[in-house]
Amino acid sequence: MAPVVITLVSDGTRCLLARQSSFPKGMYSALAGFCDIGESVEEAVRREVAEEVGLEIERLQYSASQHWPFPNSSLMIACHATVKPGQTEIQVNFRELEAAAWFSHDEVITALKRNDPHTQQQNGAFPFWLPPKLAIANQLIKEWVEKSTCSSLPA
Ligand SMILES: NC(=O)C1=CN([C@@H]2O[C@H](COP(=O)(O)OP(=O)(O)OC[C@H]3O[C@@H](n4cnc5c(N)ncnc54)[C@H](OP(=O)(O)O)[C@@H]3O)[C@@H](O)[C@H]2O)C=CC1
Repeated sequence: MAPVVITLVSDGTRCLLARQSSFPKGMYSALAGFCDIGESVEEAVRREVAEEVGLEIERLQYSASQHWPFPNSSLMIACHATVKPGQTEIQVNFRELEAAAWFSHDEVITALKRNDPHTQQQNGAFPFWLPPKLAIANQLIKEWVEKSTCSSLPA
């Protein structure tokens, strides 16, 4: 089983979500990546965030873990991370990601409530949506909303 870090990066008011070209249309998730041999979880998170979006982590907090069977067994190690408020400019690594962006609470709450993500909009675009409840990414995103708005979301 391979260890994978998955990190929800926040700047205090927004969270950073990204998508790979292999993701279903419109879906964004937290940043994920395999740990290298000899790395601690903290080192893997800092490296992955720097490699994928060019940001430096200021604070890191462990959240939870999950066995993820797709496509091969991984141990997902989920963390929240914050960057310094003045250092939020994203440099997307297009070899690894198709897109990455900061999202507000309101945008994230709307996406969490979305129950028809596969419906194409009139302009041809797909709506912004988030991984399903069974994915630890969903749990991380909900925790961030609850922590920063001091309110609880439906399970
Ligand atoms: N539960 C959740 O909420 C989420 C789970 N995930 C899971 O996390 C895992 C990692 O995500 P992500 O980085 O986006 O994955 P990718 O599947 O995009 O893999 C990234 C790269 O890692 C390499 N790789 C594949 N397997 C291993 C391994 N066992 N050890 C080291 N490197 C490997 C591959 O390189 P090469 O082609 O050279 O082998 C691949 O190009 C995936 O299994 C994904 O399903 C991701 C997001 C959310």
